[in-house]
Amino acid sequence: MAKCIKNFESLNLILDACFEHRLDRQSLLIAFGGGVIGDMTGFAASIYQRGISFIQIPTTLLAQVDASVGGKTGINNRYGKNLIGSFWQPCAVYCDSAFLKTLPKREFAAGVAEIIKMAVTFDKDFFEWLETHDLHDETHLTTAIHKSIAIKADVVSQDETERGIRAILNYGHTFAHVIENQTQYSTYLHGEAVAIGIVMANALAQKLGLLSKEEGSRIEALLERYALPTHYDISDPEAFYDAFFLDKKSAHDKITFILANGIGGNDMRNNITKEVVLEALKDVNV
Ligand SMILES: O=C(O)C(=O)C[C@@H](O)[C@H](O)[C@H](O)COP(=O)(O)O
Ligand SMILES: [Zn+2]
Repeated sequence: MAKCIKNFESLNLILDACFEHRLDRQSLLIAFGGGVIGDMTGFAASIYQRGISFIQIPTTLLAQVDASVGGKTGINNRYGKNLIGSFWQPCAVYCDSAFLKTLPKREFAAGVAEIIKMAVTFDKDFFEWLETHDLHDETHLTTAIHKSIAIKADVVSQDETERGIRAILNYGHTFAHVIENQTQYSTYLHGEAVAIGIVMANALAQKLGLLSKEEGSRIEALLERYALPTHYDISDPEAFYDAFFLDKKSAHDKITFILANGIGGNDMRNNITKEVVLEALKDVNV
C-alpha cells in the first residue's frame, strides 16, 4: 500500500532528482497521483532551495476532494502520521474526473469517506443529498466533488494554518491516524481508516450527548453503503489512548477531539476525561 512510501527515504529521492536535474528556484514540481504523491511532492517543493512552486494534478477521488486542496504537505515517521511537514500552497490544482474511471473500488470508497466527513461536519443538506444519491453515477459524483472542494476551500480560506476551524476537517482522523500507524499503513487506505475513525468519534459524541444514536446509525449506514470498514479491534485501549498525544491537535497534555454536533454541525472538545474516551472506545470495540 502506498502510504508506507511516505517517508524520509522517498522524500530524499525526490530531492535528489531535483538536484540531479538542476532545478532552480524558478522550477516547478508537478504532483501527479494520489494523496501520498501530493503530500510528498508538496513537502519537497516547500523545502527545496527554501521553497519552489508546485501544482497538484490529483488522480484519486480522495486527492481530488481533499488532499490536493489546502496546502498540507508532509511525511510520516515511526511516531505517527504526517508529523513532519509544512503548509505550502500549490499554485494550481487540476481535477479531471476522467482519472477516476479506472480507480479501484477501495480507492473510490476511500475518497467517499472524506466526502462524508465534510458533509457530516459542515452541511446537513449535503449529507441528506448523499443519502439519496449514488456516487457511482458520474453526474452525482461530479456534484459531490464540486461540493466537497467548495466546503474545503471555504474552511481553508478562513484558517489556512489550522489555528481554529480547519481542525474540523480532522473529524475521524485522531482515531484514524492511530489505526494507520498501528497497522503500519499497510492494512487500510487512509479513507478507510477515516471511516472507522468517524464511527469512533461518533461513539464519543453520543456519550457526550452531541449526536443521537439514530444520527450515528445514519452516518454508519452511509459509510457501509460504500463498503467502507467501520470497525477496528483495539487490542490495547490504553496504548490506543496514549497514541492520541502524538496528534498535532493535542497541546499541554490535552487532546482535542473533533466531534459531530448533530448532522451538519461540529464541535471541538479538549476537556473530555480519559474514562469517557475509554468507555466510548469500549462501546465500539464489541
Ligand atoms: O486539510 C486538512 O486540514 C485536513 O485535515 C484534511 C485531512 O483529510 C487530511 O488527511 C490531512 O492530511 C490530515 O492532516 P493532519 O494535520 O491531521 O495530518
Ligand atoms: Zn484525511
